[in-house]
Amino acid sequence: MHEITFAVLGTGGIGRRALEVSQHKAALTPVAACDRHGVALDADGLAVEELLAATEGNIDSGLDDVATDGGDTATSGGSGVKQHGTQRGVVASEQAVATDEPIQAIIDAGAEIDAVLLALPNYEHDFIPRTADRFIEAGYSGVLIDVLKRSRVIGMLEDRRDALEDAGITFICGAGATPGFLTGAAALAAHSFVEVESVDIWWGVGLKSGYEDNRGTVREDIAHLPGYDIETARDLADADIEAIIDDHDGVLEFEDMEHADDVLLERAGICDAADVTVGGILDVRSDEKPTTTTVSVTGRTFDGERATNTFELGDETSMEANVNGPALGYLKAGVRRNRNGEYGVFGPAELLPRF
Ligand SMILES: NC(=O)c1ccc[n+]([C@@H]2O[C@H](COP(=O)([O-])OP(=O)(O)OC[C@H]3O[C@@H](n4cnc5c(N)ncnc54)[C@H](O)[C@@H]3O)[C@@H](O)[C@H]2O)c1
Repeated sequence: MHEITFAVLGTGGIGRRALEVSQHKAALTPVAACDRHGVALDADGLAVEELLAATEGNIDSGLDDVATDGGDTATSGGSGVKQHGTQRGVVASEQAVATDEPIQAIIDAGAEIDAVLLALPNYEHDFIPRTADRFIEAGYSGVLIDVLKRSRVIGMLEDRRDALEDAGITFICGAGATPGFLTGAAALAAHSFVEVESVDIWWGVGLKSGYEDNRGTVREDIAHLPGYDIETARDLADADIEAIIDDHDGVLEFEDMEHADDVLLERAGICDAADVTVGGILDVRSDEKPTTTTVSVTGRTFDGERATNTFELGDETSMEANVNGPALGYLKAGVRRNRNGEYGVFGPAELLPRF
């Protein structure tokens, strides 16, 4: 495959690891990365080690200015920044410059970029769709790929299908672990069957690095707890988040989550969204998974048998590995489609054998 240049929007817990994992994948050159307050651009390829070292223990979670407008401030909420040293986030890298318009800087360099991975927090459901609008309006034609979680956002992207097609953009949505990797696993497992009864996704994540290094992930997961939603979770102070974690002794359990695996499997014709359930356990104080991540697909074969196919992740595999390996794999699949002139919106299950 020809070399692929790509950008990462958001260099938090996920985005930093995307840059790192890309060094282990063939044909991927990161040429741009930004966070809330800075951007690094180099058409010849970023020096990933320097950028990772500069942002180690120094993630700018962009939480200091609360979202009110449609611009780059849209993912803010809360109050904290994890900072060691005088510069916070990407700006601490010698390759970066400070800017209030980091996403715009990457849009402006779009002609040099084959694919853009959106590893941004989603404290507003339409933030990713609105970011897509900005790329469309600027005449970008390449791949956009996100690792968003919520089912309702897929419809917002679907509403933009025509505009994405006209622009020549291939948008890959929900391409992290769940949705993403596990949606793809379910889609493959379904192929034993002519009729799928249920898909049950049960995930376990151990995050010893805790809330500080994974602010977007943990805050958005808290929005799934009873009594919370994305608005209330967005407005929690960091101390409130720490208190919720303390109340649960570091272990948060989730049931019936709004994860887009459901609509993505329905879009691919595998089952009804209502037949998909997602839940899991997050341990913020241990790297060991509190439970094994398992996908169970129950269905009926053409010759009348009823069975359950299961797919398990090794307990040693980290959340970062299971988000970024698939995300970069789907990114490459997206670039192949884009170069073949296939534009529009694609979910992970649509990039596999069709049901
Ligand atoms: N699908 C999955 O399996 C999966 C798994 C884990 C995380 N995620 C998602 O990944 C996303 C990122 O999570 P995280 O833990 O890395 O978050 P984080 O808070 O650690 O990092 C977010 C990054 O985005 C940057 N940012 C925020 N607003 C910005 C803006 N307006 N412009 C430019 N940069 C901006 C921040 O500066 C920071 O670098 C979350 O939405 C999370 O839900 C998905």
